[in-house]
Amino acid sequence: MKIAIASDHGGFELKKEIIRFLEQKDIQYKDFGTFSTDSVDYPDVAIPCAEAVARGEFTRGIIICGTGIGVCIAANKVKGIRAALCHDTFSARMSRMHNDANVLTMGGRVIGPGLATAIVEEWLKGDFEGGRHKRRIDKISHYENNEQ
Ligand SMILES: O=C(CO)[C@H](O)[C@H](O)[C@H](O)COP(=O)(O)O
Repeated sequence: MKIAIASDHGGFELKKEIIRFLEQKDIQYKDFGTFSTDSVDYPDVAIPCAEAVARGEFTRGIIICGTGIGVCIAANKVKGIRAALCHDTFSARMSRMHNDANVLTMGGRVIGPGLATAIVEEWLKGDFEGGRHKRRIDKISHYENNEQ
């Protein structure tokens, strides 16, 4: 498993905690920035990170901003990305089981490192169930690929 991770300034401190968790678990990652709390525009970090996941260079992505909303919107503009904003472990698990989410987004101004780490742990171990859920995400992919 190889994770692409990114944040804007609003998610920078939480990203550091998530990176610490990934390192403890010996999970490979690449940090797409930002690298300080200086203000940046979230699309500038979210889109390159999501594109790398969409190209298949990483298993999945984790992107953090102040609320998790801006980076979720930006990541979901990248073809092939199914980004899920999760601030609880149930949603994180379901985003994998039912939605095959390949990007997790969170808000560094919304939740603390304990809950965020639990969410990441749940999300990383979740497997897609396929079946009726595949039929549903296939419909999204067909729309995305102008096949309807
Ligand atoms: O894009 C966002 C909202 O969806 C993020 O939370 C940003 O981190 C936030 O908007 C940044 O706000 P700031 O006032 O420029 O720090």
